[in-house]
Amino acid sequence: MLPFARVTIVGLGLIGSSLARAVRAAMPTVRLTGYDASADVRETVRALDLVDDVADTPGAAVIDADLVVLCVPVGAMGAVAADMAADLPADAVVSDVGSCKASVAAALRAALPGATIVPAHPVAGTEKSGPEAGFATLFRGRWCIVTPLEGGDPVAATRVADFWRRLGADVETMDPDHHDLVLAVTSHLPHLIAYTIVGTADDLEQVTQSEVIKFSAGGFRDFTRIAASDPTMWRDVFLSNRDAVLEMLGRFSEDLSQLQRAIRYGDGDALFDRFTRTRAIRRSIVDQGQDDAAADFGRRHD
Ligand SMILES: NC(=O)c1ccc[n+]([C@@H]2O[C@H](COP(=O)([O-])OP(=O)(O)OC[C@H]3O[C@@H](n4cnc5c(N)ncnc54)[C@H](O)[C@@H]3O)[C@@H](O)[C@H]2O)c1
Ligand SMILES: O=C(O)C(=O)C[C@]1(C(=O)O)C=C[C@@H](O)C=C1
Repeated sequence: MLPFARVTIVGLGLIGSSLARAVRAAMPTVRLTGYDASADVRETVRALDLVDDVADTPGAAVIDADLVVLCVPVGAMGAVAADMAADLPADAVVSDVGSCKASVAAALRAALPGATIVPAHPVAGTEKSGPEAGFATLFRGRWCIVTPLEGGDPVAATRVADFWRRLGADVETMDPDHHDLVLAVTSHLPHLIAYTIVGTADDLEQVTQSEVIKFSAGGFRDFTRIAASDPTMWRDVFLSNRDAVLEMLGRFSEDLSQLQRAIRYGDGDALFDRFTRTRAIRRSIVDQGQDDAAADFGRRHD
């Protein structure tokens, strides 16, 4: 039996539209409803025929849902939840796909007291935004981390996990704070570094825009892909996961200073040891089949 029969997706950008496509492909009998605050996005979703109904208000979108998945920037989760609160069926499960979990869980709890909430995070994406950028296979073979609330409904958490497995994801359950710490180093910090390095190169007077583009290859090119990620989404991620990101940034700065020192004093062994260690990490990721299929997809579509 399907875990949910009537699914509403609020926010129909990259992740929401990928979710719609993936549900259509994996669970074609599910009745899909979508809502987005942008009239342009709603129009595009209608034209692409991604859902059965496009609602014009959050309330109309959720009125007969048994699962509502919020796919808006993390800073908008609380407001969206408040907008739909009055029309949410008592037995509906509310979930989300936000990149940070503790702040989103708190916002949803405050906006929807008494609702069944199961936050989740599919660890899959690209640097692109909007409904045209989505694709049905985005979640296949990728992690989806479910972060159930303390005292939450375990049956609802199992149904949400089942839902993501049917879309091809591998599901892991985590405490929200632990999720935020892990993702701070594996996802949030790499984005901050990419935004920094591309900005630094752009700021350098002698490296003009045309030279950056002309000579960009390999490493720098990979950074520019990440640094092209959505400004609203990432502003919200850094504001929402502030403490964990600052903790990881502190550690990163210390490690960077060590490498700086090794370069200054010609300590080749320190550099060689560090690079050998990190090469082994890359190899183990590739061996586990966790290589970045989405990034490859992004590159193929550059
Ligand atoms: N992009 C990624 O790689 C990625 C991966 C995993 C999770 N996420 C998370 O998924 C969520 C969505 O990200 P995305 O990449 O799909 O962004 P996106 O910009 O492509 O789409 C977001 C959509 O939300 C809509 N929206 C914004 N505020 C709204 C509101 N108040 N009510 C209704 N709709 C509203 C926007 O109009 C837009 O269409 C974010 O929480 C993000 O952290 C993103
Ligand atoms: O591959 C990319 O473009 C991504 O940035 C995807 C990525 C990541 O850091 O891996 C970004 C944010 C998410 O919350 C999950 C996935």
